[in-house]
Amino acid sequence: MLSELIPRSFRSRMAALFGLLSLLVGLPTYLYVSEVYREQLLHDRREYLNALANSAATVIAENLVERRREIELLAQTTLYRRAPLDSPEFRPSLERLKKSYPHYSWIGLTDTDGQVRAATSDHLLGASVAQRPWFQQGRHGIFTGDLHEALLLAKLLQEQAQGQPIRFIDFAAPVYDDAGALRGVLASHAHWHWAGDVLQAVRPHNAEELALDLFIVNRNNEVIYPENIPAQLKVPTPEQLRHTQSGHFHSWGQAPDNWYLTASAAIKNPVPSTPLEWRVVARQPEQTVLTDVRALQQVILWATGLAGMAFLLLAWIGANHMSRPLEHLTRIAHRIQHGEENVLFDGDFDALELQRLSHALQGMYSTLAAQKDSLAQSNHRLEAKVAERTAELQRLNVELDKQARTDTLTGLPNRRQTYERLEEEFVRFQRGHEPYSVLMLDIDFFKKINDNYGHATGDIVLQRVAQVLRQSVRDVDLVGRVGGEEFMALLPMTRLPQALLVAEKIRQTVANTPIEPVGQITISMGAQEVGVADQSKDKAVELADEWLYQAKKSGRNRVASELTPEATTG
Ligand SMILES: Nc1nc2c(ncn2[C@@H]2O[C@H](COP(=O)(O)OP(=O)(O)OP(=O)(O)O)[C@@H](O)[C@H]2O)c(=O)[nH]1
Repeated sequence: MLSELIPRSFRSRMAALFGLLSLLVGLPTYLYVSEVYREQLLHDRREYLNALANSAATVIAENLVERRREIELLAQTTLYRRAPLDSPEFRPSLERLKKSYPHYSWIGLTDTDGQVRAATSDHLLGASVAQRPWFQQGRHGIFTGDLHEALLLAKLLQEQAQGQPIRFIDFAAPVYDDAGALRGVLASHAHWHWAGDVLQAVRPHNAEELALDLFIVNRNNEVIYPENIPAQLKVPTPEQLRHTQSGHFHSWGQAPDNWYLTASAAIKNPVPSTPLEWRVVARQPEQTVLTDVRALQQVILWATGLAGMAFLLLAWIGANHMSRPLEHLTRIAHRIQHGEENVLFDGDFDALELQRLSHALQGMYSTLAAQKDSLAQSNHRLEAKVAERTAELQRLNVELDKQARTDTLTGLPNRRQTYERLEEEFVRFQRGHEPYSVLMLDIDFFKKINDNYGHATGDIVLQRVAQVLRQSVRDVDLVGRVGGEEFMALLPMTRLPQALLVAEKIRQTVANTPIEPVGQITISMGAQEVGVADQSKDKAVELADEWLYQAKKSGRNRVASELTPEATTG
């Protein structure tokens, strides 16, 4: 199954291998680089939020100190140290200070009993503020009060507040005379709107786009700016911020998407004896931060992907370049396969291994070609030898055949050949050709010759008689030895009378040819013409044999037949 997925060609395998390698190298690299950049980006963002929160905290702290110092310095002026508390000069002095800073809502001077003796716009003039914290603590030293809703001034400033609850932050300073005795308390109420102005100053111009939020939180972890914040909003405490949950983000409530990258900075207390313990908290939604992270990861993914593709392309080109010489060698091998000869494994091979392969193939091809030539020559020689042997065998076969059909002693056709020829003549006769005659011949008293002169002399006699018989007949006739001292003469196209003439001539020639050391010998013969009623070739031979018997019986050295029943003697 897996092997089916592996590409077959060298080129594809190289490309697949490099593709796999680029994936193996590229993927971890991408994951590592992407993680490193992610961490770096989150770290940078948090640092940025920290810096933002710190700078906001610093500006707020400086502002608070400024407000505190204004009251403090005014309380130390000659007017406040020496002038009677019902002096008409106080109000213009207070109005000047209020005018110098738009967020002052009210500035007033009380006597030591807490009765307002001078105030901006004469608000609360003559009223008692003896129970107010700023008066009670302001008698003993510089005081900065926590944010609170306007109580006594609420009605007076209604118009200014446009229906919204008015919240103030109080600054107070004791007023002493030249001898250092307490004369009263000088206090200012700054409208809480100033917090918005201060934060606005430090907010970056693209805060909206970055979805950045800034908060001022009091010691109870309640948001005091912006106002009207829903109560379920849970600002992470400094303790929680020290421990990062879920990576870098902190939950701001129960909703699942309520996760923020959060930074916090404590606002330096303007008056250490009356600490406010406020802090500025800056946050950015997880989604916004991660969008940037994802955008960055996407850029890295693209860069890694493109590098991988380039690597793959290079691998493909490289594999192409490497496989080309192999394909060239394959083409040469195919030419050999299709029978081309004297092929050279040449080519421009840069790689040492390919040069060696080409030399090895050339060597192998040369060896095989030489072996093929040698084999062809061997085959050729073998074929010639086989042909020679076959001819010799054929010759021997002919010779053997001839020997099998020839009598070895006399050289005449033997009984087998004689009867084959007889069969042919009988068939010819049956087809309507001319008749033939058969002579059966037998040497007279041959036993005596053997007995008297020995078997070897008997053989010589047989050879001489055979010689005479051969010389006495025509070429078309056949004389064969068919028994010990028995011969048969087959005379084609010969009727009985002509056959008797031939027989007589033979008889006389034998009788007139003495053989050393035996002297004269004679032969007896029976002659018979083939008959139309004959059933087989043997019929004429049997009748000739009978006439031979008659010739012997009649005294030998004679020819007997149906025309000469008594036979004739020489
Ligand atoms: N030397 C020799 N003798 C042979 C050969 N074949 C047969 N004979 C002899 O021929 C003789 C034939 O003898 P018979 O059949 O008695 O006839 P015959 O002596 O010729 O007497 P008639 O035929 O009656 O005149 C035998 O003694 C055979 O051994 C042969 O190849 N060589």
